[in-house]
Amino acid sequence: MEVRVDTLAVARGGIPVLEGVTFRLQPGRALILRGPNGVGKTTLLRTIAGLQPALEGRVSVPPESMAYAAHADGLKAVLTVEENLRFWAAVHGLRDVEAALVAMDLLSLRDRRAANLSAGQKRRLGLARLLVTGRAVWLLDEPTVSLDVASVALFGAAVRAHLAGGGSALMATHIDLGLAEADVLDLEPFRARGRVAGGRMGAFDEAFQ
Ligand SMILES: Nc1ncnc2c1ncn2[C@@H]1O[C@H](COP(=O)(O)OP(=O)(O)OP(=O)(O)O)[C@@H](O)[C@H]1O
Repeated sequence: MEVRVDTLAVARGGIPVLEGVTFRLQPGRALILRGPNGVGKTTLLRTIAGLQPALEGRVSVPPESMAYAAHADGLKAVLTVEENLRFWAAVHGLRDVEAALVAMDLLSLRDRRAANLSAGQKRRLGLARLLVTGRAVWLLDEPTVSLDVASVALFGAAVRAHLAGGGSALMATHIDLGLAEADVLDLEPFRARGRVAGGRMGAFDEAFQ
């Protein structure tokens, strides 16, 4: 499924952050969002994921075709590693969690509660969650935070396998995952100028803090 984003304008806290964002992302490709801290990478990903409304423009892909890995890992602390994955697999109508456990090197941790994982292990589990969604378009916000070098390589391999299977990935990352299939989109030219968004948008944003 091709992702088409056209003249998208996004806001945070009622203030426009980016405008005119337009790109295409083909199956089998990755697009890396670049730009300094605060330029609006997270805001753009949240908007494309359908977690907040756009000020203008459109996204061609329905939210149910996308899997979003945010800063938080979204884990259930009292469930084990395997139970967490089984929960998410069930939500998405899938059964097999073994491949995800193997891909993110979680086999030896499968019976440990998520609460008792290290930060990097939690992140590995949070990313393994992507693999049990069966969704084509991955949206990744700084996916490699807390990961050591070996885990970054594992995750890079998981993304490559996803792309090879016809999926795509849109990601904000400062780390080079070594993806030959990746293009880069610099957000600097899309910085919004002036204009304050309506009150409704501001109130909506606050509800999501
Ligand atoms: N809760 C909030 N309320 C108001 N403004 C916010 C809020 N969170 C972030 N912002 C502002 O929105 C802008 C975009 O933030 P965003 O998190 O999308 O940037 P980013 O490019 O992802 O940054 P980073 O690289 O630091 O993660 C920033 O200028 C930031 O200060």
